[in-house]
Amino acid sequence: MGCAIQIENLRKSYGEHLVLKGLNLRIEEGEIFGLLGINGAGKTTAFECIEGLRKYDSGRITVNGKMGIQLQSSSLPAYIKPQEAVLLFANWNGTAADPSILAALGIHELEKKQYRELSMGQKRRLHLALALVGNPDLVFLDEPTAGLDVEGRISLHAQIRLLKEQGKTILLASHDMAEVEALCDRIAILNKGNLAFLGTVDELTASIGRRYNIKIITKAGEEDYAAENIGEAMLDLLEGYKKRNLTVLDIKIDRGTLEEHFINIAKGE
Ligand SMILES: Nc1ncnc2c1ncn2[C@@H]1O[C@H](COP(=O)(O)OP(=O)(O)OP(=O)(O)O)[C@@H](O)[C@H]1O
Repeated sequence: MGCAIQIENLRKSYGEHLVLKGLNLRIEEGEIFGLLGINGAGKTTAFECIEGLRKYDSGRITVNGKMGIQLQSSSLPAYIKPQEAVLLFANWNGTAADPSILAALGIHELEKKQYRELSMGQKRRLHLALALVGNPDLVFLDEPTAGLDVEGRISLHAQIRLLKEQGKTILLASHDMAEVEALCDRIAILNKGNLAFLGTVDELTASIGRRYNIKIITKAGEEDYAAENIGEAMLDLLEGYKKRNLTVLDIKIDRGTLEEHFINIAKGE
């Protein structure tokens, strides 16, 4: 596997505000790489520096391959039809739009509509299609499923997996851990301009250990507990309730979400 993107010591500030404090990252060809961080962590800034859309103070960025970019928010003329937009972008790229991409994204179904009439999900699908028109090697997706309903997210996730199968490298900026867990081979978490974590989702989980949240309901009310070892914890808890002569009416157990762990790392706690 070759290197798709190499970032060395990237620094970027807006006036006095230093947003990226010497970022180092290597993204491999063919992987889905997630860049995570809370609002304002610098994900979009990092993307824009890599994409060549934003000047940076110092450092070095090497990109191997052609880029296709879906910006966090973008707009098209209100009256343009999806097919026309695709043709326009294909012309700019000097390529013919790949009909299989358009079919997979359902762009043909939208042929009678104008841009202003599209739903949020339809707009996102169209913007993804436009990012793919030039047949890029690297695809940048900045919060691609923000604001989409469950069906829209599932369908867009399937498209993103398909792009990986086609051998493309995908960079995804997100603060949605569930999305990242479902899609990404590796993730980086940005915190205050530095890398707080770099590795796979499994490594992230293993590094923190997953806790169980336990809620026990009795006539006297509800009590919450947290435990690493669910078996031992349940035996102890039930023994305790028995001793207190309290009848357990219900037990709810869930695993501490990756989201909670992510927030702890992303906020540096
Ligand atoms: N054009 C700009 N001028 C000045 N400050 C900016 C500019 N763009 C971003 N910033 C600031 O830089 C920091 C990082 O912003 P950025 O948009 O890169 O974060 P992000 O991680 O993508 O956030 P979000 O999840 O909200 O999209 C924020 O504090 C933001 O206010």
